[in-house]
Amino acid sequence: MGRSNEILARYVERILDTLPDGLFISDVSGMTLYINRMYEQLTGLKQERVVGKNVRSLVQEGIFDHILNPEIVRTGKPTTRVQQLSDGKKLVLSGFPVFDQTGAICLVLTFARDVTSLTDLQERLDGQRQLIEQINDQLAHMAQEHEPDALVFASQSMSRIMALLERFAATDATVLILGETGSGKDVFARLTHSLSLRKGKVMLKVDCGGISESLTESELFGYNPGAFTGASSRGKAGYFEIADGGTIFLDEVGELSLPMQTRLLRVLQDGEIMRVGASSPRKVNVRVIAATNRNLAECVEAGAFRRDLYYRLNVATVRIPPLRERPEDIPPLAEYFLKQYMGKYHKALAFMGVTLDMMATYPWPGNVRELQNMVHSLVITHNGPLVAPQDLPANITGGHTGDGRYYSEEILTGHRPLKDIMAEMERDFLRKAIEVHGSVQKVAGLFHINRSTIFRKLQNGRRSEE
Ligand SMILES: Nc1ncnc2c1ncn2[C@@H]1O[C@H](COP(=O)(O)OP(=O)(O)OP(=O)(O)O)[C@@H](O)[C@H]1O
Repeated sequence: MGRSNEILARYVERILDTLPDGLFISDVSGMTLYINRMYEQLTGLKQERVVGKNVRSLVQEGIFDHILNPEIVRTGKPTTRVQQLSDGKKLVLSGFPVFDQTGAICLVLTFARDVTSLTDLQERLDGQRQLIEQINDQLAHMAQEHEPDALVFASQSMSRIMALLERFAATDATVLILGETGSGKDVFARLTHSLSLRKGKVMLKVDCGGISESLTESELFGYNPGAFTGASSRGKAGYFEIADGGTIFLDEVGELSLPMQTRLLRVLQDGEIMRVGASSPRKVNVRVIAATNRNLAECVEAGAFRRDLYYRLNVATVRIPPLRERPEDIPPLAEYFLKQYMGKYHKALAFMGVTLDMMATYPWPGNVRELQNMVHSLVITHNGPLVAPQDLPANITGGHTGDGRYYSEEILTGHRPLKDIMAEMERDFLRKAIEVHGSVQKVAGLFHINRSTIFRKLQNGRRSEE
């Protein structure tokens, strides 16, 4: 044992020099006893410069900004700290007390590790995370690429739109789809892509209204390494690059800020994008389909939308009519959604003809989406099998309030024109008649009035009731 100690003692300094970490040994008074070679390398300090000096005076000389020795001597516990050297280098210091046989602290060992290697690792981890994020992004976009939903319509206006879109789809031109919320712009955008030559390629939907203002540019066009604080060291591709070769669907394009509109114009004009922080543009081959429920022409007049961009977008334009302008589509759509949700909830229901007629007279301000949601909740709440008009929500049936209302205080005091009151009575009568006879067709025949006139009268009423 004695011989072993002797050998170890002889070589202890060389042994400590093989450590991969820097080692600084001080005594309880703070006197520096030893530094190993790695410590010299890390700090640029030489043995002769520090050994024999008190750690406190090394702080006073500005060599260290933090020292562990006094704290460890005081607490008797290991501790860790980051040390900033005068040359800016950062070291992680881990200090440990060494106790003598009596249990008193005799030495403090401080290991120093250069954190640049950790920073490297962190960067590599960040890079990996970035890569995973990009792959996830792409997977999410691929998940959007499901087959377009079945398109249901019976109206002439919609078959004309279908024919128009088929023609547009083949041209690779920018397509602008206008229409109220829920009218089916999304469905038609997917359809346009699936009918185009790019159908095997990615179709990426970007909700321009949903992208936060500050991130819009980098999300759409990507960024180069170091473009901004928090940017990945590898940069990131934007939506236009991800969609390269395919189609990008800019939903709610009317919500884009003016600076973003300028950048979008550049893509449309030159087929080029500029990553944030880049000095030269990149070519992209992307077909743009844009949609909005805003009146873009009015936005141009109001200065909220660039005129030149509007002209660029307004090349192949379709306007999806709101559902109230194509009541013929309402029954087949309602039947389609009913079937869909019956399958989902394992229920068997059927609309009475009169119920469908009643639905066709409602103006559906939320369009197809509202109809879909209504049928959805009906399937959940109704036990069936037949869905009668009174099973529909009151806002759709018009909520029959009884005839007494015409003799109410409000009406009899005469603040409303007789024409309005008569129109309201007429509507109530027509609704009642449809309910009793079970079909608009029958009511039209019985009362010598056109079917379309019945629809018009009922819908006028909806508008004025709103
Ligand atoms: N002709 C149609 N046939 C079958 N389903 C349709 C039809 N039109 C719309 N839908 C369905 O109605 C819902 C609303 O349509 P969509 O999301 O396309 O509307 P939108 O005009 O894009 O709405 P928003 O302006 O709010 O984005 C969707 O679930 C869609 O599948």
